[in-house]
Amino acid sequence: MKQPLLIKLGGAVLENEQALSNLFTALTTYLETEQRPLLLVHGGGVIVEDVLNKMNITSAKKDGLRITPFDQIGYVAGALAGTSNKLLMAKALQAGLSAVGLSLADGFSCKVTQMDPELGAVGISSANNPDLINHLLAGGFLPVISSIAIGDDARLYNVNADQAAITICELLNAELVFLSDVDGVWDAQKQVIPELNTQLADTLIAQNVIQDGMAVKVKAALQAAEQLGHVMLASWKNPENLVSLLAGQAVGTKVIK
Ligand SMILES: Nc1ncnc2c1ncn2[C@@H]1O[C@H](COP(=O)(O)OP(=O)(O)O)[C@@H](O)[C@H]1O
Ligand SMILES: CC(=O)N[C@@H](CCC(=O)OP(=O)(O)O)C(=O)O
Repeated sequence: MKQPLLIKLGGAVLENEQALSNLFTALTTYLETEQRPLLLVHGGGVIVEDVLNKMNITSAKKDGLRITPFDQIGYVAGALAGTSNKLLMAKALQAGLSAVGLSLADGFSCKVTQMDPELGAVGISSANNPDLINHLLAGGFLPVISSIAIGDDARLYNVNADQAAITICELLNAELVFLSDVDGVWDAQKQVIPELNTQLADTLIAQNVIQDGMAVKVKAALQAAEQLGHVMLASWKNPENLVSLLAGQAVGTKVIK
């Protein structure tokens, strides 16, 4: 089997019907020419916000990670493993892709432990058993994976979707592309940085030029680049760029170790 391609989709795409359709059209075309195993790991922070707002719950983040009290995990799991996952499934199926909706727990794919008691039901995931996902890929299915996990304590955990993506990437040794709502990582002048290494990333994070969710994403990308050599970060707003991006052309930000 060829090296799988893992695309991590930021949740904001779920609020952009046209971008989502364009993305799945581009992916279908890519798969027709490349015939390569493909899987998606997705976020859905915007859907979580929406659900919590409707419940009159104000949600806070610490260092880009959502503080998730255990009595809110049901809403968060519903928003991520439910609504977000099924909205993406719907688009994938509509595009003719044989999608299968999963979470990190299915088939014991990933393990999770509590990250920090202050964050509540926030988990840190680790790779465990690739068999289920490999079976699906070998069968020509498209796994669509949410970042909800189940701990050894049988509790549900909310894992940041960028961190979930690198765990799945480690599990399968997949090539990794992060697609977000921005065209790459910006410098202080909001220009896309073509190539980002650990040293530059540390400096820009310390200067708050890279912050919030992007700081979490860049740290995850650097961790994955340790194993993979590089990780690409681009926008889901230009899915037609995906082919050039995968061919190594200058699109978005290339994160190297
Ligand atoms: N230096 C930066 N470059 C680009 N985006 C940044 C930067 N610092 C902070 N951001 C913010 O990070 C957001 C992307 O992170 P996040 O919302 O977590 O994405 P996703 O939902 O795709 O995982 C951007 O929309 C932007 O507002
Ligand atoms: C712990 C934590 O922060 N979990 C995230 C999971 C979803 C996510 O990461 O979504 P995006 O990729 O769309 O940002 C959250 O609750 O928002």
